[in-house]
Amino acid sequence: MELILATTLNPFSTETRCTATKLKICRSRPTAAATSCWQGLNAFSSSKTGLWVLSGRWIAAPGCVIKCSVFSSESSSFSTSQSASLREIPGSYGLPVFGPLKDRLDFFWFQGENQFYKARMDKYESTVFRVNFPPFPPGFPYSRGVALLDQKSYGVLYDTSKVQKEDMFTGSFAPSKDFTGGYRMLAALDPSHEKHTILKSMLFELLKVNRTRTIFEFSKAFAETFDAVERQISQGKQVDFYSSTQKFVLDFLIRTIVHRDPAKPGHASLANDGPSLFQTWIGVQYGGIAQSGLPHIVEEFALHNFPLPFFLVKGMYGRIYKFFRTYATEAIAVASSKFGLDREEATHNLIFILGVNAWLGLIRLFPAIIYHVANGGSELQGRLRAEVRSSASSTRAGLTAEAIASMPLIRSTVLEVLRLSAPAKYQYARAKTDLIIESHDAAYMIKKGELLGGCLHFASRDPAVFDDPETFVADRFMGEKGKKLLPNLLWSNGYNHQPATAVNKQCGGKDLVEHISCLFLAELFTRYDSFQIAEPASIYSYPPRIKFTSMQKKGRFIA
Ligand code: HEM
Ligand SMILES: CC/C=C\C[C@@H](/C=C/C=C\CCCCCCCC(=O)O)OO
Repeated sequence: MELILATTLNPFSTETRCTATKLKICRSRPTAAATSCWQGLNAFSSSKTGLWVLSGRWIAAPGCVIKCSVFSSESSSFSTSQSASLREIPGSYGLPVFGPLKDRLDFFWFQGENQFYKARMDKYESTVFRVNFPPFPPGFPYSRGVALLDQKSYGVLYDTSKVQKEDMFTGSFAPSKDFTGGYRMLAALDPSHEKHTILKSMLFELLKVNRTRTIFEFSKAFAETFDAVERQISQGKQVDFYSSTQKFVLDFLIRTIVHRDPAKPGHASLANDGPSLFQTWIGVQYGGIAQSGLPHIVEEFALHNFPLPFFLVKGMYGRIYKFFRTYATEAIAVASSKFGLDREEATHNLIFILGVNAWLGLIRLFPAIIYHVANGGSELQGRLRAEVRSSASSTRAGLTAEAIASMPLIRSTVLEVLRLSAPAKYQYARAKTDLIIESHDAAYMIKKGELLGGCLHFASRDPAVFDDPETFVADRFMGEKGKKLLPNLLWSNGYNHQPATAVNKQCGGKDLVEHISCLFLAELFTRYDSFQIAEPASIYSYPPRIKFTSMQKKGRFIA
């Protein structure tokens, strides 16, 4: 008997309680027009109430309609009618060697990453399709999988009861552990792994014990950065903000968590080499998918062909490690004494959390904030300025956490940037078992072990969810209407209305990111009335092209 799986009535729970009005067990394949439905293999009914409890999956003929009121295990009730339609996953991996090679040329040369997925979504008329993901051959293993480009199918990536996340940080290719002291990092651990819970709890503790430093260190690094920006502008220069952001963010993160200025003289000092040391260590480690800023042909042959060996950056990483091992004594002591972590493992994880998880995300986010706010022109900048100055003055204590929390337009603007320009564009996972995923208009069967890859550029622009999805709307996340959209904001590898925890894979810095991004805008409009950037600007190129040309300080024009 061919098993036809239609849909899991309530994909958010493994048990669906359903008072079904129309259920029949079919012993043979129903006719195409049949309205009879096959029920889940594990279904049973309670004769008293006629309540059908389905654990597992419905089995229904295509076109079958199951009408029932469904009580999810979250005890919310809703009425639904499921028109079960199971679709073959469209798309192709192409011929061996030639298929992935063609996709590599499309992805890195002829189409670019966004058009690569858009072209296939249009061709297959589906937001779910088979594709070769990067990195590509010859030196990287085949990365065949299923792309998820809509809000509905994306959720499976977060359901670690259905998917596994070990070594999924960047998809099918995981760099050698040589780059991280021989350890698998937190971000590469499945949440079922005990070490995942320990390391994530360590991070939460470090953020908690250092929370009183956050605003001070951020504001200090902000002031240093924009003093330098103003100096350069007054010399008639345009200021590349992506470049100045790198030192700004690294100084903030390391001063806050390590309690040491990276450039402070000392035998283990990073001097002013921090950004370049981290960029090189990361770029070599993730070369297969890296954007390096090197000439394209050089990047293709030097980085995208084969995984590069750790020895190329051993000396650089050695400097980073020595700095953390020498100066991050309090953080390492917390990891060791409170969480029983080996000091070596804690140090390598601390480097990765601050250098990859935190730094790499923030140095992409802040330029994106500047880009979108600059494009909002004087109208948006005027509204943001008014909100910041009225909130800060009302607390009289300046930019406190309470003042920041009372700036709804600032927060909505940050969330809208995170929607349109999510710095971590891709999330990957592998199916733990055969499972059903659903897009807005069909259900698909995923076989155990298959790679799933979500692309936020499209899921965050899902027209089924967002009005005017391509447009930057600073107010989008304000008020009750904006609150209802939070579950559709996916930048942190989870739903924005839900917290990161030690047992899920949601970004461990989620709250910090939103807080300091609001603080960034608040500092900006406390210090300046407005600012301008050079045209053409771009955040989709690498490096992002965001150059300050002029700033208007309170009553003073800097140009
Ligand atoms: C704009 C900045 C950031 C963005 C866009 C971002 C986004 C993400 C995403 C998408 C993931 C999931 C990766 C995956 O498993 O597929 C993640 C994981 C993680 N992030 Fe962030 N993040 C940012 C900043 C930070 C900061 C500031 C910290 C720490 C202070 C941080 C710590 C982590 C950690 C530890 C993980 C791994 C979580 C786990 O495996 O359970 N991130 N982040
Ligand atoms: C781009 C990093 C954004 C946020 C950091 C976040 C999650 C990241 C997930 C994958 C990024 C993998 C690193 C890719 C490096 C590419 C090298 C380059 O192009 O510079 O964790 O918080």
